[in-house]
Amino acid sequence: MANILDGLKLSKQIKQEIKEEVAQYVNKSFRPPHLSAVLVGNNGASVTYVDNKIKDCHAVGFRSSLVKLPGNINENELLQEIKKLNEDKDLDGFIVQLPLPDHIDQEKIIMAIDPEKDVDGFHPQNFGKMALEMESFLPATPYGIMTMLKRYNVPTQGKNVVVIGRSRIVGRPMSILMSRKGYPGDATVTLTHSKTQNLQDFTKNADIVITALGVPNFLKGSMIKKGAVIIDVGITRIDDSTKERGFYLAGDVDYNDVSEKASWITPVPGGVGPMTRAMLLKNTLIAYKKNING
Ligand SMILES: NC(=O)C1=CN([C@@H]2O[C@H](COP(=O)(O)OP(=O)(O)OC[C@H]3O[C@@H](n4cnc5c(N)ncnc54)[C@H](OP(=O)(O)O)[C@@H]3O)[C@@H](O)[C@H]2O)C=CC1
Ligand SMILES: Nc1nc(=O)c2c([nH]1)NC[C@@H]1CN(c3ccc(C(=O)N[C@@H](CCC(=O)O)C(=O)O)cc3)C=[N+]21
Ligand SMILES: [Mg+2]
Repeated sequence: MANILDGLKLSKQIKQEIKEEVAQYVNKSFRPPHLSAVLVGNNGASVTYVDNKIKDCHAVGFRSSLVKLPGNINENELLQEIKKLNEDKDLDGFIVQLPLPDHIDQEKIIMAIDPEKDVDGFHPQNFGKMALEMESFLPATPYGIMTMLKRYNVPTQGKNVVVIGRSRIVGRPMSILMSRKGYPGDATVTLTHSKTQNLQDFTKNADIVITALGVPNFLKGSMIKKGAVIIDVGITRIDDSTKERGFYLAGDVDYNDVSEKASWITPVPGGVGPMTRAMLLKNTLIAYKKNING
């Protein structure tokens, strides 16, 4: 049976470290770090994530604010809101929760965010710096996975890594980070997607498989090599009236099947998700320190 990469436990540890660091600044009479989230509309999953981010902020001593906007807001109005956040001297970082409604050009919105406040690391300036191995804000989910690999001492040098999914927020940045020099990185990376042919030929040869496609139970034990490390990013809400919340969360990995063959595996929930949240706080702390220290 595979060992568990316990993202929930690790995220608590990281939040504790952040909390202690914040307390040191506040004890020296500095203002606390401040993170803001922009939420357009009321998509159920998005509301949950944003609410959780606010709770996380309070837990570590950050100030937080929520900019809640109606789903029918137009692009210019949203750009005005972003301008205000960019200019707010007391705000260290903010995120615009994705996906945005279809009538809004996501690209335009991301481009409007001040790269120094872009704690999601989605702005092309940060994304480009990441690809060039320069210092930048790293997207929280891939950053969380890198941190998890590091803290659990999972070897990555020279390993075959297969990433499934090429989104700008998870798959693509993940593939870039694992291909960068140093640890965790120095891997031989294959980025796969819906047009990939014979995916199994790649996954069966992988030492590390990172699934970020959003298809429940997609990865089966038969698709992996014995002893592989499995990182499950996928989170899909499955309606289930017997559950308290009316749904349960499913990863992209057939957990029971795969965990018999894997050496390490992330659970869903309790794996990558909590790490994502912890790394958003980490990025905000980095932005804060730059502001405080000038
Ligand atoms: N745990 C966490 O912190 C986070 C979890 N998530 C979850 O991760 C999952 C992925 O999210 P996101 O990256 O935004 O997803 P997207 O829907 O933006 O991208 C999905 C990717 O998977 C590829 N894909 C879809 N079906 C297949 C298939 N059958 N075989 C191979 N590739 C396929 C798509 O290919 P193509 O490009 O050709 O369309 C695309 O590149 C979702 O479940 C999401 O909820 C997301 C963010 C954070
Ligand atoms: N601008 C932007 N930045 C994001 O980082 C971003 C986004 N938009 N849009 C949506 C995705 C998704 N995402 C998750 C964050 C936390 C959990 C998480 O905490 N998951 C818990 C479970 C949470 C629950 O119980 O619902 C877990 O896996 O254990 C999941 C998914 C961030 N995203
Ligand atoms: Mg998870």
